[in-house]
Amino acid sequence: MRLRFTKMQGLGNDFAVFDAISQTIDPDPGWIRRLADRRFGIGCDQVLLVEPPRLPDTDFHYRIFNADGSEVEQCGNGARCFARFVRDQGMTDKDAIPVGTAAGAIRLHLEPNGQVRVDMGVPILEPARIPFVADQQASSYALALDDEALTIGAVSMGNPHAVLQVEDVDTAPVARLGPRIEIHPRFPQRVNVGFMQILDSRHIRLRVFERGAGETLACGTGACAAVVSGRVRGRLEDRVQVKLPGGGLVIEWDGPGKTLWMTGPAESVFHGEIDR
Ligand SMILES: N[C@@H](CCC[C@H](N)C(=O)O)C(=O)O
Repeated sequence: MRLRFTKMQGLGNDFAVFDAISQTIDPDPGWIRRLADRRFGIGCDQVLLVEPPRLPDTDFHYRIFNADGSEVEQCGNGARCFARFVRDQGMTDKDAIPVGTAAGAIRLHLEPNGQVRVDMGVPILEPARIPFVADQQASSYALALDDEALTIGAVSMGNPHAVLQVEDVDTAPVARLGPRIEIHPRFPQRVNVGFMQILDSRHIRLRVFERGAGETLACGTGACAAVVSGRVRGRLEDRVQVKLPGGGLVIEWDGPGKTLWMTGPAESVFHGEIDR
């Protein structure tokens, strides 16, 4: 069987995107790992599937798989690529597209300037819902890692994030701490790990070690979680520019209980077919 796909990227976070409405796709973890492999497959951080709607008042269902084969709840850069894909493939003519994910419904807006603006929903701060093991909700938590004592923020954007504040992202210990925090027992579903440098109350720099994919050039939900963490600690304002290694995002959030907006680019790189 031969399957059509589009290779896409949002700030260098790259995806293999499949129309699973006109094609029959059984996404078993071994197949996802082979697709994501940068030498033996297409090569990507995540695989995205466009499926028929499952939730009321949505037009599509959006499934996300990390390069390690695990299925996850949410992906911000992927959401923007999803919007561009369904429009470019003629699967919708709408500018505002309601989409279901494993974490609930989100709304994708194609802007006249080519950017995609996404209503990412209300960030989750309650530890049990992240999930994160803690006695009570706080704006920051002490996390013991072997002989190191770290301070983290914990946020879910549908998927779990730990956020560490660092002096300089260029020298942050992403490769050393990322994989160890990812599997910390206080995050029972593993966690994405963000390293945030606050430049001023409206500008941050960020690197993210992603659960199931390693460090990527950008993580959309990671950018959202970093801004939420910085804002609940009183360090950031309601509109923040986030500079990631692959480029910039704008995050807007009015505070706890409010929906969060993410705006940024999404591009197709090439179209192809792959044998299954
Ligand atoms: N790159 C993504 C997030 C993808 C999923 C993440 N690795 C997880 O396991 O939750 C983004 O742009 O948000």
